[in-house]
Amino acid sequence: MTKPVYKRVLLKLSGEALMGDDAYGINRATIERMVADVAEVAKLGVELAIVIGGGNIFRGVAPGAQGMDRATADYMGMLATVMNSLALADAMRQVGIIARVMSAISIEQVVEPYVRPKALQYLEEGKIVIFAAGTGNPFFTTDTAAALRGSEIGAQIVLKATKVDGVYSADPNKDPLATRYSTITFDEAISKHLQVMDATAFALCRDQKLPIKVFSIVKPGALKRVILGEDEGTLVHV
Ligand SMILES: Nc1ncnc2c1ncn2[C@@H]1O[C@H](COP(=O)(O)OP(=O)(O)O)[C@@H](O)[C@H]1O
Ligand SMILES: O=c1ccn([C@@H]2O[C@H](COP(=O)(O)OP(=O)(O)O)[C@@H](O)[C@H]2O)c(=O)[nH]1
Repeated sequence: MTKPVYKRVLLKLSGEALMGDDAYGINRATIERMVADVAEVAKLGVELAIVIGGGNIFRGVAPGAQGMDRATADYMGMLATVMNSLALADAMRQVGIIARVMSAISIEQVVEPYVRPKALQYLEEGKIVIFAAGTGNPFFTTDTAAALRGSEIGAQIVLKATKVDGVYSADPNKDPLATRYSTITFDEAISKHLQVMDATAFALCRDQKLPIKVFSIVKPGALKRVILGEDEGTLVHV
């Protein structure tokens, strides 16, 4: 079975995962491995849009941001996602993949602004679109940005590539007895307050009937297995 089960997907890449084993920042080997995974599925002809987080950079500045106004800190977080997006697009360029970064906040000398029809055009042309700066609003997360952009571009699924290999009954990093769901409904995930994604992202996807697949960004080949419809991670559905 080598045919993708999706035509267009929104891939959410963890910002925090980008730092690899470092304390913060972008780990070169990690970003190259992520790009190799993405290249493999792009070759299958899947239209890929990506939202990347910013936790890896924000960690490095967090001590200095203590006591800071929340909205200001969030704008810093959004700028961190712009840096990650640029790094990701450049790492893609180095392996011959054409990517376009579009930002939700306007910094036109650096990246082009998000314009939905333009994003759709890039996807149809087979380019990878990287959505930077989250939703452009403080008090949101890049998971919510993934839900929003995924809905806007008519993605068939949101793929959340994160540090854990699925949705668990409790945070597996804190509770060793937590068990993994192979599927779970949005209502269950929300009512059980499962923290793997924020409730805003879950609610938006539920309302748009946009399923989410949560899987490991660390496990080799996991993204490809998800794209091929193989048993991997946790499906969150209506
Ligand atoms: N019920 C749960 N199932 C899985 N992971 C959970 C759960 N509750 C909390 N988590 C935590 O959520 C984290 C993933 O979410 P998040 O911090 O938003 O990561 P990302 O960097 O991918 O955005 C996991 O590393 C895990 O520790
Ligand atoms: O629409 C958005 C998206 C992100 N952020 C900020 O950017 C940070 C980085 O994003 P996130 O934590 O989602 O990244 P990840 O967990 O994937 O590293 C967040 O903490 C927020 O401070 C925001 O304010 N609005």
